[in-house]
Amino acid sequence: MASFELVPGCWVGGNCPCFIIAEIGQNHQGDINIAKNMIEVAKKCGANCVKFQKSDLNSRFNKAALDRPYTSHHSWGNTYGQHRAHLEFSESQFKELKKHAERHEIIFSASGMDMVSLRFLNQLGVPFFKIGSGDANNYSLIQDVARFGKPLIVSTGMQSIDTVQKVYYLLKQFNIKLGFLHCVSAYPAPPSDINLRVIQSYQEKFPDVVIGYSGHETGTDISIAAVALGAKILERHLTLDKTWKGSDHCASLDPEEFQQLVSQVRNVETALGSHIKIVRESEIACYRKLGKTLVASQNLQCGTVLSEDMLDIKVSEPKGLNADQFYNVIGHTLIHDKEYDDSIFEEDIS
Ligand SMILES: CC(=O)N[C@H](C=O)[C@@H](O)[C@H](O)[C@H](O)COP(=O)(O)O
Ligand SMILES: C=C(OP(=O)(O)O)C(=O)O
Repeated sequence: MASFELVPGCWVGGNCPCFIIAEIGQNHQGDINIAKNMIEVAKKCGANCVKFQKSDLNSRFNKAALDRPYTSHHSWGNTYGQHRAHLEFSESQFKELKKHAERHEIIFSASGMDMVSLRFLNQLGVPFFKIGSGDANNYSLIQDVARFGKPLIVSTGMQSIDTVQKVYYLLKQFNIKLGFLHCVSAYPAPPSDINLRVIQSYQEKFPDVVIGYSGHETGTDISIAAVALGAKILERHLTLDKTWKGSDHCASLDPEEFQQLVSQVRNVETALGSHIKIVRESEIACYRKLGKTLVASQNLQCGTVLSEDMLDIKVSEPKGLNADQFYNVIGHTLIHDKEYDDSIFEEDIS
């Protein structure tokens, strides 16, 4: 399974723990103090990374898209442009946020939604780039980002497998560290649309890519299942309050849920363990109490040649030969007398 060093000292993929990204996105309401608080909350929840979104509005949207009325109750302005401008942090605010994350010892990155933003993020020194689903078919932007030479995580919501495959072959030429996130871009995503098995398809089709999941469903269960299926990067939106204005809050996790997600992921990873089936130390107490062993099903005399009807398998005291020895002892001679229900030991058999 693919693995690489995403950030100095922090590996992803292979047998490494799942890299958990707290997507702050635009859930900061355009308020830098909320954003800083969210960085601290993400750290407390155990996330490995905080992620923001950066747009240069005139590069990302055309004029008509910026001018279109945005009357949703989630809107921060009359037009989509005004709405987005409210949610956008300036370059100096981004520098402040990155410093804040560094102070709180959590990895900082952002998805750049256009080349102007991505160039800025490169200068800012983000350790890896995230391409959001809206740009997963934007081959020219993806190539330009790849030229920066840093690890690249591409989310694949709203895309067909053909597009994802094209992105894969395109990026193969750049010899960069690569992650793909399965994603369904609906807020919240209905479980029936999520098709977590796509994670397995990606693992098969792109063996040299670290595969993860960017979830927009409610709750933590589906993301946990994604990890059980092998997602090695997990991104979820964090919110301080699901009832706040904004399209993403309802598909986000509040701090309590996020903390729970992290601990559930770590627990599931521990439980996934190894492929090797052995009896564990922790099972011995139960075996001693309820494990079944061989007993005589009737009074038996020394010299009896054992047949199936002479033996029973019971929870017995003291423990004799294991139940799995039943067929091995048939046909062997008993060398001690046994009464009904007596345990049969190895030393009772010739
Ligand atoms: C695809 C994509 O970029 N999705 C992002 C990441 O998940 C979202 O945060 C959007 O920016 C958000 O849902 C937009 O909502 P509105 O349009 O209400 O600001
Ligand atoms: C849109 C983004 O991500 P995703 O497609 O994973 O939701 C993003 O990172 O900005």
